[in-house]
Amino acid sequence: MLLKKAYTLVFIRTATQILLGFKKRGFGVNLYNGFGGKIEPNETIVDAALRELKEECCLTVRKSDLKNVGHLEFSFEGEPNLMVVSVFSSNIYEGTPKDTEEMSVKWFNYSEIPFQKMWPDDAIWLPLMLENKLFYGRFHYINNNTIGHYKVEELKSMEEFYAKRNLGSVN
Ligand SMILES: Nc1[nH]c(=O)nc2c1ncn2[C@H]1C[C@H](O)[C@@H](COP(=O)(O)OP(=O)(O)OP(=O)(O)O)O1
Repeated sequence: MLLKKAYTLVFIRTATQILLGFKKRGFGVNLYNGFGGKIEPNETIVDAALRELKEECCLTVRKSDLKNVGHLEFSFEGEPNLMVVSVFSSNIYEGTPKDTEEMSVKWFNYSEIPFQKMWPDDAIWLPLMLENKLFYGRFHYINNNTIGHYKVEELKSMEEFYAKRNLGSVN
């Protein structure tokens, strides 16, 4: 039985571009990713997503503008943890993205997303998000650079997916 640990991951997008942060420290260092982190005790998943977004790139998004678009699970060979990541996207935000202690921010055209400098799983599920599809992904890593096995599914509805798995909603 794997021990579940919950995380958030938020992507800010326009019709043609996505904002990514280059992680300067900690888990996923030297990789581009969306903004997110661990969910603190007594915090909803959405509250955690909005807090991490603000902390990591100084942007504010209203709860009603944050859309839950995916659910990812990661395990690592020889480790007892299952990393469970709620993925969100928004195209409405307030503020100007700024570099922080944790991230250097940069906009990328959809055709120029730096997959070679991202987690290897991103190349598999992120294109679904760019097509405005909902998704579930499960990845088992043999080491930090190598996926052993995985599965990715397109979902009809996040609510239906959570209900089927007896998981609560993200709010
Ligand atoms: N394989 C993977 N692919 C991906 O796209 N994102 C991943 C991933 N594995 C983890 N993530 C994301 C989830 C989350 O947004 C982030 C990891 O969160 P962190 O460890 O940075 O959490 P915190 O910011 O709370 O950490 P600290 O404040 O440094 O303790 O990386």
